[in-house]
Amino acid sequence: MNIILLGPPGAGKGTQSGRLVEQYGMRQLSTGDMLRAAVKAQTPVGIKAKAVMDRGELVSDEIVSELIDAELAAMDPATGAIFDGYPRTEMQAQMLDALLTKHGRSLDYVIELGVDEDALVERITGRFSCGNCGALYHDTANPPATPGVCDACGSTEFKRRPDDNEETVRTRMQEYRAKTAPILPGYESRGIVRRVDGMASIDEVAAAIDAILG
Ligand SMILES: Nc1ncnc2c1ncn2[C@@H]1O[C@H](COP(=O)(O)OP(=O)(O)O)[C@@H](O)[C@H]1O
Repeated sequence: MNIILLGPPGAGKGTQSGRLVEQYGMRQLSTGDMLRAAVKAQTPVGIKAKAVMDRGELVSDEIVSELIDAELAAMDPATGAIFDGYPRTEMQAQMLDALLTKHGRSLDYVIELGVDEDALVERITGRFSCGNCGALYHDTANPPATPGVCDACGSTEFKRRPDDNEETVRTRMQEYRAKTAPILPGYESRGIVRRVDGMASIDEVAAAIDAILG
């Protein structure tokens, strides 16, 4: 099973991917995570991408597609892929089709998480993660049970993404509307788009996705 999770920043793609990985042993291919790892490791790609990401703009189609290609090449063909944050442009959608063919895969579903923009800004500016295990939290929606201590691993180190400020979030939303939303009709004509209400609770969204995946 290979699926794309599509939706604006903050729609819950990362949260749902994490759950699908645990529940079904699928593999999350998040270009955002790959780019942040490259920035941290100060690779040539990371150095080039950092300023673009900090502005909330899109990194080049070639760079992200190469990252996806390398991950698919290293994966067991039997393991399902969740594309999270990729493709984000018409060109990336075409490149993904070519990559799937190259790696003997096909696309089962494009799951679109629908959300309200003002809620997204609140979600994103309030979110943070454990610096040790990556568990995701939110200031008001799901803070750690003991303030300052990670529920999952007990670490007391937390971090926020540098691009999770209101100004950058607005740019990321514009990029989504202008460049990413237009890839949906192509998938719609293939009959593989399924819509889920991303404003529902995490568990309700999870149940809706499970129903689609069967
Ligand atoms: N497929 C992609 N194409 C171009 N840029 C990307 C892509 N994936 C991630 N990026 C870059 O990384 C940033 C963070 O992406 P991501 O982690 O998916 O966050 P979000 O969906 O919350 O905006 C984006 O704003 C963009 O600069």
